[in-house]
Amino acid sequence: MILNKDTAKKTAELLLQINAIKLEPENPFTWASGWKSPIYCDNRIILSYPTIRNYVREEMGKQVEALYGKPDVIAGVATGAIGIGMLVAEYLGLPFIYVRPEAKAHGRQNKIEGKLEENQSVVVIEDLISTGKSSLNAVDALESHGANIKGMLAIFTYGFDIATTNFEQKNIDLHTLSDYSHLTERAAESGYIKEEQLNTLMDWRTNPSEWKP
Ligand SMILES: O=P(O)(O)OC[C@H]1O[C@H](OP(=O)(O)OP(=O)(O)O)[C@H](O)[C@@H]1O
Ligand SMILES: O=C(O)c1cc(=O)[nH]c(=O)[nH]1
Repeated sequence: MILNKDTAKKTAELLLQINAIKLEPENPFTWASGWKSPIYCDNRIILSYPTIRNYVREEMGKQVEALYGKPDVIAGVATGAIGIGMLVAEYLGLPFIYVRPEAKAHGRQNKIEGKLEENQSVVVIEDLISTGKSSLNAVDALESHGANIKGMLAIFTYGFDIATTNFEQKNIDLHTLSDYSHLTERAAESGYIKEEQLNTLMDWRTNPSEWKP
């Protein structure tokens, strides 16, 4: 999943530096899946920091090219990966589209926004993988439109078994810049996460779908 350990460490450090990692065990976050969680990784904040978004742009751009060459199109999963996906497309000089969670109820009623032709090769950019459901929903839409999905690159994954299984079942290749183990290692080393919080996270990580504060 991780292509480069240095990038995984550096990305984790940058996420901590911009306070993209939020810990609220007493007032848990509700995730897209409905799971309650003491942690939230808000990659959207990356866009507010030009130097850091340039780092992510370049690392993702280079990794896409190393893994898949230049696809016909880069697709971002809305909304979290519209900005990030656009940066990657720009870095590679490629067309960009994005995929909504659901088709619009008005206008052209599109689920896929932008120009996508049948049999075009597509690399999907996602900001974060928890269960993988949102990302694979986008893949389904693209495949229904006749796209040939080369693979997916995300900034961060929690590395849950359920995501691995979901991606394997759909036969989609997934790589990420960083992951939960690199993040918690750097966070513990730097003191961003205190020992008590680390214990909560370890407890949560054993059974995240059932965790309660
Ligand atoms: O792997 P999953 O369990 O599907 O969860 C991860 C998804 O959740 C977040 O999106 P969110 O639904 O919060 O919407 P947003 O991108 O519009 O912020 C994130 O951007 C991923 O797309
Ligand atoms: O699963 C989610 O909804 C989710 C988790 C997380 O840490 N960050 C995020 O943006 N979404």
